[in-house]
Amino acid sequence: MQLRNEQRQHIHTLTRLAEDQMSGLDTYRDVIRRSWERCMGEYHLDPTRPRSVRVLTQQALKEHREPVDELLHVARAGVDQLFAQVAPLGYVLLLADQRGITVDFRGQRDQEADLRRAGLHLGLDWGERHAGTCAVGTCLHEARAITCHQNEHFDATHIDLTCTAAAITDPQGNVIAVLDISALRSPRASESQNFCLPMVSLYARMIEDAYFLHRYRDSLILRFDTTRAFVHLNGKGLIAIEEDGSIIAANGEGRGLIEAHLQRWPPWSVDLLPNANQLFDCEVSDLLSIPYSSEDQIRAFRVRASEAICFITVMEPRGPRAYQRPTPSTPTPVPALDRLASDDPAMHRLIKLARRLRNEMVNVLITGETGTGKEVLARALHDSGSRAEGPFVAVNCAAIPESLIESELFGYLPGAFTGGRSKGMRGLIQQADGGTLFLDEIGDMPLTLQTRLLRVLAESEVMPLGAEKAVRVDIRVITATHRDMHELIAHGQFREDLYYRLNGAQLRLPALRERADKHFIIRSIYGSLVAERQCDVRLRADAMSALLAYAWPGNIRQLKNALRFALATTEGEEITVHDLPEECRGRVASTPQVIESPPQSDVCESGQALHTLLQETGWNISDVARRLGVSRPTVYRRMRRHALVSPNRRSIDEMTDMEESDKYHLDPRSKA
Ligand SMILES: Nc1ncnc2c1ncn2[C@@H]1O[C@H](COP(=O)(O)OP(=O)(O)OP(=O)(O)O)[C@@H](O)[C@H]1O
Repeated sequence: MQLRNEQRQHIHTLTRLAEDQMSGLDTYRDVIRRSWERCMGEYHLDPTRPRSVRVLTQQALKEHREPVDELLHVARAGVDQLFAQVAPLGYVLLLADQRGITVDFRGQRDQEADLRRAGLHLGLDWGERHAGTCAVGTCLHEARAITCHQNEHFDATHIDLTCTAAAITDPQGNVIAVLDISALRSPRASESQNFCLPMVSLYARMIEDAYFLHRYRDSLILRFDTTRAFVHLNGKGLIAIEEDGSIIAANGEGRGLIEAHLQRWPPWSVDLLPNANQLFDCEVSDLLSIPYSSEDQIRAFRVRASEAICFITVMEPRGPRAYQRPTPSTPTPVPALDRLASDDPAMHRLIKLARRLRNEMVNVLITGETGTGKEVLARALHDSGSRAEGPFVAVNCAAIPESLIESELFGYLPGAFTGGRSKGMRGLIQQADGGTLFLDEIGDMPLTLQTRLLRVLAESEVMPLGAEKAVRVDIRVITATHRDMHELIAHGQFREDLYYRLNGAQLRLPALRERADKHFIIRSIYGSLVAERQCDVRLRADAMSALLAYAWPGNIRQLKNALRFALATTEGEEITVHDLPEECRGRVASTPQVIESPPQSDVCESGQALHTLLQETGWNISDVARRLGVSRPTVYRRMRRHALVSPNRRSIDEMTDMEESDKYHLDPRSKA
């Protein structure tokens, strides 16, 4: 065979490798060098003797095609589509079996002779053992997608080719075929092939999934993705299950999920797979009822191993009687609770539990970061339960000065203490008689009062200051905190016995950033603000995208304030991303912002920054709270922590006595 200069040079390079002269070979990728070493060390291929292509007989080709016949049938549409895209660029397409034999081929007729000479045809052997380093053979060996560009090939007769291949696996994860596109000629720079790898990998995955769907067409299949909009269209994960949730098979993405689960919770026997309901932290019935429980037939679930949210749809088995449809159980609507959330797994669970608790005399502790809607939930529990006609009394334990909290909560008789009202006062506990007492920020309740509260709960009686006789009260207590109660107990700041009395059931509100139904929350808050302002302003998609992408450290309160700010300051008929407060705009180029406040975290940490903000706003606490995305009591708490006193007040106590008297209130709906 007459060799060209480049071919001789290539053989020289490989010979140096054979002689262990690695220097000068650094420009070659590891995956290629590893394959060259295999070719010489393991397969004993001689680089100085280029080999002619090996063509199988018709009979041998038939034997190779038979086992993959079903795959070839399913893959046809994908193969044709990919070829239609790459043919105009001069590429041919090969589908090789797990031994590297081309069992399907698409190429240009007018180049048939050249293609055949180069080995680009049906029934040719591209296994690494025979053809040396090449996209098909090396992809099979490494089980990963690969481009083999020109002189990365081992055999000198292949160094004009550029080839990219990706493996196709069966539902058990075994490589069953390789999809490849190759061109006889291409630019020298390997970067010219950068588009090939993602393209071939994408089609390989599409064929793999089509094959999976075909193989398990008689089973229930869960199709999932991390993006709701992609689930029906191109959901990445596929898991075939039995009606009891046991897993039959999964595609690559599904197997990744199962492996992550098994790594976290290793089974006692290696063959044991988790059930689908364990993977997604739900009941099997929740999965089976997806098609009937949501309009778009998709529901959000939490992946147990990663805590990530993923969106799932169920593909039903073919045939009219193959699958017993579950009778959809539609729970009685409880509007006050139902409107708090849409499709979020944690909220689904929370609302399910809240529905059960709403009519029970169980004390409920609501936990969650500040602004997640603890008070809104407490109110919804009250409104949806048998006590809805009774009063709902909300008390913010952090906002009432310590000197007042006792008299405010327990009430007092006339003359019980100097400075009290002459007629005495019915305490807030008594005011809640027949209804619900909501104690917000319970972790801030002084220890002495914890003891008295414990007595009220134990005996259902309250003893006003100065009274000799206790008064019977019928109250349901709901408490809330954003603090770690166990830590407070460990530090002796909260009574353990009181904690267990209050914590008859716990409802944990997720942070807004964790919620899968952010879109719903934004829409519903925006809708109510627009209705409140009686305006007709649209929320444009760029603003919605920025709101969805932002992390919301101040949770729903901060979101509401951001929307309020945008509605108040926009001059147009729609809210764009530029109308949002600067911190929520993401990376969008922004115009200067009217309000310039230090970042919230700085203000949390630094008394100086809080002081500056207070001065800037003329000591307007509501304004400061709005800018920071926190509640007014929180601002007061921080002021007390940093000993910041308004210039109009003489002392911290006086300031809090006067300013804070509006922080405990009978109707929390006014709370912003
Ligand atoms: N599901 C919801 N829909 C509409 N608005 C909500 C919802 N949840 C909370 N909000 C609004 O967010 C703000 C904060 O809610 P809320 O006061 O209940 O939070 P919180 O967790 O009690 O806050 P904090 O920890 O500061 O006491 C309020 O303006 C409330 O109206």
